[in-house]
Amino acid sequence: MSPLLEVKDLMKSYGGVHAVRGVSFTVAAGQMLALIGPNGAGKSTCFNMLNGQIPPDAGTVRIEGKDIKGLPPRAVWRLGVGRTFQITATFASMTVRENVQVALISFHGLISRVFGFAGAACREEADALLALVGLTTQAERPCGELAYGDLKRLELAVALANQPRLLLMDEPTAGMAPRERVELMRLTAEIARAKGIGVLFTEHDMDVVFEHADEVMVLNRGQLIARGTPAEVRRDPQVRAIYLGEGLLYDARHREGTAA
Ligand SMILES: Nc1ncnc2c1ncn2[C@@H]1O[C@H](COP(=O)(O)OP(=O)(O)OP(=O)(O)O)[C@@H](O)[C@H]1O
Repeated sequence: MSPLLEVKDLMKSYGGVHAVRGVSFTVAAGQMLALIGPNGAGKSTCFNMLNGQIPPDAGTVRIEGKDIKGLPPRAVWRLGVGRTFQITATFASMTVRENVQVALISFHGLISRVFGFAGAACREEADALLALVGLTTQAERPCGELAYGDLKRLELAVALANQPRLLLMDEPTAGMAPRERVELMRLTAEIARAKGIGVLFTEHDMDVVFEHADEVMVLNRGQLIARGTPAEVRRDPQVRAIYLGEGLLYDARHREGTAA
């Protein structure tokens, strides 16, 4: 059986900058896989090639065996690749439920029939998604009033409306308080495992990575230098060298309760 996502020898340069150099990896259904690396390592460039936003110079991206070469982001989204961004993208003037309804209406191909019946369309389905992400009590509120953590939950519900097989999350916890981060990622992991969704996420917060990723990949200067369980990656000498002084080593000692 093909993996959910299979990336082979992906390359992208901007002028003389080799942003991504020969990156290959797979993501399995239900897996939480973190992609980490210092600023400028190539994480965003990788993500943008996975959902068809930018074409690779070379290499292939396959979703459940299907090559996405030449497909625009919308077609890749139709193949079941959802994405959440560092900055939440919701319609501030609409209610929480309406945001999810719009995503569902789009997914079900009902956009052309929206006018006149939007209030009822996909409402039960929207409520089921809101319950899943813990936003039932917020459903009637305008999005502009929501706390940031709740906006991120809403964004997750909107991404789930597309019934993604693979979810790309670009720094999902950026801008959130530490407790909210843990809660959002715990919720994401629960949903991913229950629904068999593969989740690939970038993240600068190492606590989030080590707590919630099944496996971690490390990108440095456009190349993957490590992949393994959080414990394996924490022990990797190359990774330790890259992250020296960025808190990784402290976190590892702290969690494992061992002396340096
Ligand atoms: N559109 C672009 N034009 C020119 N150079 C680019 C472009 N996008 C990215 N780069 C360069 O490619 C390299 C990789 O950038 P990328 O944004 O993918 O890294 P990143 O790991 O996501 O960084 P960060 O953690 O800071 O978001 C960097 O050197 C960056 O300056």
